[in-house]
Amino acid sequence: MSFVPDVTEILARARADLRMGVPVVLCGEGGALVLAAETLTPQRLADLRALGGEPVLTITARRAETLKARAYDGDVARVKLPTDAALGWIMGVADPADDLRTPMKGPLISQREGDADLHRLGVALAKSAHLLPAVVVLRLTDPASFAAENALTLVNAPVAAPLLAASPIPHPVVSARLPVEAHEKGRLHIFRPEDGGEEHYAFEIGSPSRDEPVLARLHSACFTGDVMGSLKCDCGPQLRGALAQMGEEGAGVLLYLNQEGRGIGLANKMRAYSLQDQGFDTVEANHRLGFEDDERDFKLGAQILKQMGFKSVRLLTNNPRKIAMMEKNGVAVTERVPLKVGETHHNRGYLATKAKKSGHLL
Ligand SMILES: Nc1nc2c(ncn2[C@@H]2O[C@H](COP(=O)(O)OP(=O)(O)OP(=O)(O)O)[C@@H](O)[C@H]2O)c(=O)[nH]1
Ligand SMILES: [Zn+2]
Repeated sequence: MSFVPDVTEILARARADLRMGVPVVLCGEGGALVLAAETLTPQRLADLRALGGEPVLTITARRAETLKARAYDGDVARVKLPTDAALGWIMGVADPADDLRTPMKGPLISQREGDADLHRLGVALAKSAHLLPAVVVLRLTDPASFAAENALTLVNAPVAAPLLAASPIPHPVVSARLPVEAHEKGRLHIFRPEDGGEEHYAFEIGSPSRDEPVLARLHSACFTGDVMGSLKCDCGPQLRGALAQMGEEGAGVLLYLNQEGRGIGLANKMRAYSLQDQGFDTVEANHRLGFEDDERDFKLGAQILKQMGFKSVRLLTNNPRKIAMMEKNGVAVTERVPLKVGETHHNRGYLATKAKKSGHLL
């Protein structure tokens, strides 16, 4: 028996550390001290400088593209930190909020030599902590001792990287009866992922047979649309429309996946909204922030449905990626049920961009 946390547990700690501004140590091909740009403080930056060496600011290739910085490492770029760079410089590179007001950040010099694997893991950790995807990284020669001396979380990168990229398995926790407006016979099931991440919900209406295709919806959380009634997207009407249709048919299952902002988290989604107010569309805004158009893990939906015993679905969606993911992960889609509700003059452009750039069906 051992009380020593395993890599999954250590990753959960590392995420929490980065969100709190606490550095984490990565070891693998060498070692690295990693701090999230978003939660970096002047004091921690001064402490980092005092260690000597040549810290870099690692950003995604998406963000590098906006900043015209060279990304020699494929999906990430290691930007050298100028010796006089203060916190404002770091945030200027990491956060696009002021790109238009102060367009010249550079010239940014990217590092070419050496291995970028630890940097890549640092960025992936920041993303999974729903922070801006930018980390300050300093090479360490003896990462294990440094972590021990400073009581920092030590992550074994070669073992952790594939785990972070894999879909964490969601396990059922509890379910209870929940009558709703759409139907009196409702049941809410809670699923908890193995990686300590946010829980996801499945709302079952009626008693759908496990042997026939069930009317199903994979809904990604949208606080602004689902709760606030935002006119910028169609999420709220889609959520209520899907529930209403399941209620009318007397059976269905709606998965409410906590993948706010297509997986980037609500704070980053609001950053994207600010950029949209500057004239960028939903896809461009994600890219300027350093994210892909869609960072969601759709596999999750298929895993939950299978755990509930469903083998096939009639899927309420306009997103062909959701259909492909279901099929790939062992849930047959016998029919796509279009879900066209909630178009307003505010979201017309957003829906058109999704159709044009993200392949959504009209
Ligand atoms: N990053 C970002 N996320 C957004 C924006 N507008 C809405 N979202 C998020 O996009 C997701 C919408 O998800 P879904 O309702 O599953 O929609 P979908 O992928 O368009 O697919 P279907 O509705 O099934 O056709 C939610 O997580 C919202 O929070 C935006 O402008 N930027
Ligand atoms: Zn929405």
